[in-house]
Amino acid sequence: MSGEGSTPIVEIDRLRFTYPGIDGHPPPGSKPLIDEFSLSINAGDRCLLVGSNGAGKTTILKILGGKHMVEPEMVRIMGRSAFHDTGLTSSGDLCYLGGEWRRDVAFAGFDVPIQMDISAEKMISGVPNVDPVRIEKLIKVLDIDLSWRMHRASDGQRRRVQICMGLLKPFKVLLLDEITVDLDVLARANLLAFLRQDCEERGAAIIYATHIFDGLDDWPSHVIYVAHGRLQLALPLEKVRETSKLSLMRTVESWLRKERDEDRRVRKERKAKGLPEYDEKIEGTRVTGDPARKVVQAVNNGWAAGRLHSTMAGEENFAFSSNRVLRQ
Ligand SMILES: Nc1ncnc2c1ncn2[C@@H]1O[C@H](COP(=O)(O)OP(=O)(O)OP(=O)(O)O)[C@@H](O)[C@H]1O
Repeated sequence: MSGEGSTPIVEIDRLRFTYPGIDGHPPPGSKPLIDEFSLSINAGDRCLLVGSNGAGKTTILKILGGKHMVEPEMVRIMGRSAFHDTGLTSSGDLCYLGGEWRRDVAFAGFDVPIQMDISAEKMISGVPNVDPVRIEKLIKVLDIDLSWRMHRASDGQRRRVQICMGLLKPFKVLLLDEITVDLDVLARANLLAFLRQDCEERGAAIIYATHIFDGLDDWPSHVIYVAHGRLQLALPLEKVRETSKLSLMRTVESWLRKERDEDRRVRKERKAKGLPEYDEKIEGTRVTGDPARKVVQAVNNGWAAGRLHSTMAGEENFAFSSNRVLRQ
């Protein structure tokens, strides 16, 4: 969403990604989950990332957050490779708050469970080198009682402490994967207002994936719509409004409805032709060629090994979209 003359803070150029199979490589013949995805985001943009369950939002955010490896030129954050340049995340310039982060939180350099017997104060003060004014502001915005014991706190209270810790460093690019689920209406509204102000004052950029549209009608500067791992739309909010008189939620709902109807139509056509309704899924556990990869039969379709657990065989390792797994 780059305007003329401005340098994008996030640049995605023909991004392509496939989750690895059991042998750490993309299953041979598999179709990329994310494909031909190009987008530029400027400092100060607040982008809402929308799409149906399984569209690829979490995967895209994780790639941008440097959690999955892709070719360095496919994703540039402040001109640097998100995966290869670890200084981006360690400095706090690039910050990802999402699924895994909901369970554990980096505390004083270690990953500690968020439910251990420790006070909110200790958790928050364990983050080194942060501006005391920012700490105070976040504690106020999230209405945190520093005496909360994390193992006895409610889900929402715990979440507030997590969010506070995640936002202590003044990020330049913030990737949010639905983190407000447990927050009450007031905490969510205050957080959204804080993020908006933070973006405007410091010229930071936010990409926020969510299905919860309460209080979001005026929040984003841009809306990004993803379906089946492909970019469908990336528009400034006012352009979205020009195309639809509906609320943002109803507008997105209409996009998703259209997408679903189109999917159903395609499946029906395939069925009528005697073809399987769904594309054949390539078994993630299938290994072809030499397991040591001296003989490689698979074509590397843009993927390269990343910081993730590979998909393993077995029922307990079924891969679902992040919502289905984490948002019970
Ligand atoms: N670790 C994994 N290994 C293999 N495939 C995966 C893995 N994680 C996700 N997927 C696949 O990627 C697809 C996209 O998942 P992703 O979590 O990115 O979707 P999403 O748009 O964030 O969905 P939701 O709205 O439900 O959170 C899923 O349908 C799933 O099949």
